Amino acid sequence: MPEAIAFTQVEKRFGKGRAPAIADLSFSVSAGEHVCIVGRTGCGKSTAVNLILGLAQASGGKVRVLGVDPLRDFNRLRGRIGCVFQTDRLLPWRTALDNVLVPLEILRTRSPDTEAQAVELLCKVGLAGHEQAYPQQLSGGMRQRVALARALITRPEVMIADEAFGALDEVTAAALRGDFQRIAKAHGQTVLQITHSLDEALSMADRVLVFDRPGRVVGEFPRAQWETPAQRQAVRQALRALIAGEAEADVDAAGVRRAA
Ligand SMILES: Nc1ncnc2c1ncn2[C@@H]1O[C@H](COP(=O)(O)OP(=O)(O)OP(=O)(O)O)[C@@H](O)[C@H]1O
Repeated sequence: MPEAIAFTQVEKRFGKGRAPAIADLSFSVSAGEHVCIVGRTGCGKSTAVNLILGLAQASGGKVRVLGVDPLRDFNRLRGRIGCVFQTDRLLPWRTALDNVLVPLEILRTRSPDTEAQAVELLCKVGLAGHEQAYPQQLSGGMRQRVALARALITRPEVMIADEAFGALDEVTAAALRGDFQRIAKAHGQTVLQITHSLDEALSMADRVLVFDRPGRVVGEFPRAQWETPAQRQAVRQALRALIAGEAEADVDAAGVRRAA
């Protein structure tokens, strides 16, 4: 499968002489794959997202998204990457429908046809009848659904979810995770998701990557490793150990923790 996202020995420093936020980061995400990244605070997850979005420049190494450099070839990726963050980032003075239409206005592709698609998308994310509501009239979960529809409106090939369900109560988060996954699969999208929830990662990902400071991969777990409840428990423990920064040597090459 072709790689939708590829990091090769990437380094990122915020200023000369400062410790790197990302040291030597190499990983890839295949087209159509759903990868979750977990890792303790400050290990460079959001910095990696900014590099993917072309919002920051790597200090070394190579970042490729859909085969191009996201910073140098920013225009070639317009509308091809959708993002959902922990906060909805909706414009409070615009209705739900008009918020969904923002990316189309930036791309200058707003038309009666695309407006009809926005209405359809709001329906798909469970907001039929709320098109004319303003953000302050909607619950947190509903606002995050608007943000999801806004991310999907350009039919992006890649979806980035950076703690997208982290601020919601568990029932709302579970419903939204289900819708997010269903829509991403139906659209054949590549998903890169950052989460602090191991259950979320294990329930949604095809593969889980563990980052540690400074920005590098210290564990990798394909779904085939957590098919049975016992395997899931073992992988969960291995993930917790890696995130807690316990010796990498305690976790074997398959990502499974060795008995002490
Ligand atoms: N704009 C910036 N200027 C200077 N340092 C930064 C900047 N952005 C991030 N950093 C530093 O880079 C490191 C990685 O930060 P980053 O936000 O990528 O981590 P994270 O894994 O996303 O953390 P969290 O899980 O808490 O969101 C941290 O030490 C942070 O202080």
